[in-house]
Amino acid sequence: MLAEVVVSPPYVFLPVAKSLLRSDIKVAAQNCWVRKGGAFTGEISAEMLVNLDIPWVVLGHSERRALLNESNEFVGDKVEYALSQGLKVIACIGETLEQRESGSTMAVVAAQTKAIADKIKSWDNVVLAYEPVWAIGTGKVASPAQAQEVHAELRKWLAENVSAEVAQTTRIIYGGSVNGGNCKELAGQADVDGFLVGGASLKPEFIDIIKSATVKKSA
Ligand SMILES: O=C(CO)COP(=O)(O)O
Repeated sequence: MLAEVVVSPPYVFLPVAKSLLRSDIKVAAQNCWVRKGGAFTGEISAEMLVNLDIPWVVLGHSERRALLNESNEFVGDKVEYALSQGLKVIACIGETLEQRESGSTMAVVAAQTKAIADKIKSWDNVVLAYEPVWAIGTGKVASPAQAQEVHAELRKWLAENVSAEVAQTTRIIYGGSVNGGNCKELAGQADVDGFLVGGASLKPEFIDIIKSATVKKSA
């Protein structure tokens, strides 16, 4: 199976990235406004992205949750509106180190996922990105077992709270210090369906990460 590759530069580089990339490699915005566009100076609406023929948007990145105080409900609203405009969404969830150490990882990611599930009717155009905050840009990647454990729990959550079909078909990708060296083992985990890559996407090893998507699953 070929990997689907989506590149998500800052807004201002979207048109140039789109014009330079092969047509089978799509682009994603890193955010968009929560509702219909209007007098929201400085915000980029879902409609604007659609007008520019940008098919994907990343929503709920941990930096936006933490630094811009985006709540679970706000992220859910954003996902709902972006989908309603025809965008495909990479919805990010993940726990902080403090939350992991206190044993609340699953409660945190389930609440983040529920806030999205409560708002949307279809998961067809949603990719769920599990990004433990402690692993983003830190060089501390989740172990394959840690990633698999959360991905499997998320799939179970989807099966129990949305539907068995959605659980089976929704891609759950992992993000946080993925690189050319650790991607194969992570990709081999049964419930890891791909990656959200930061730093390593700017390096030649991004090719190895893309290729790892074809790794045979261990289960
Ligand atoms: O969150 C990420 C991308 O937005 C992950 O970043 P890193 O791969 O650099 O850890």
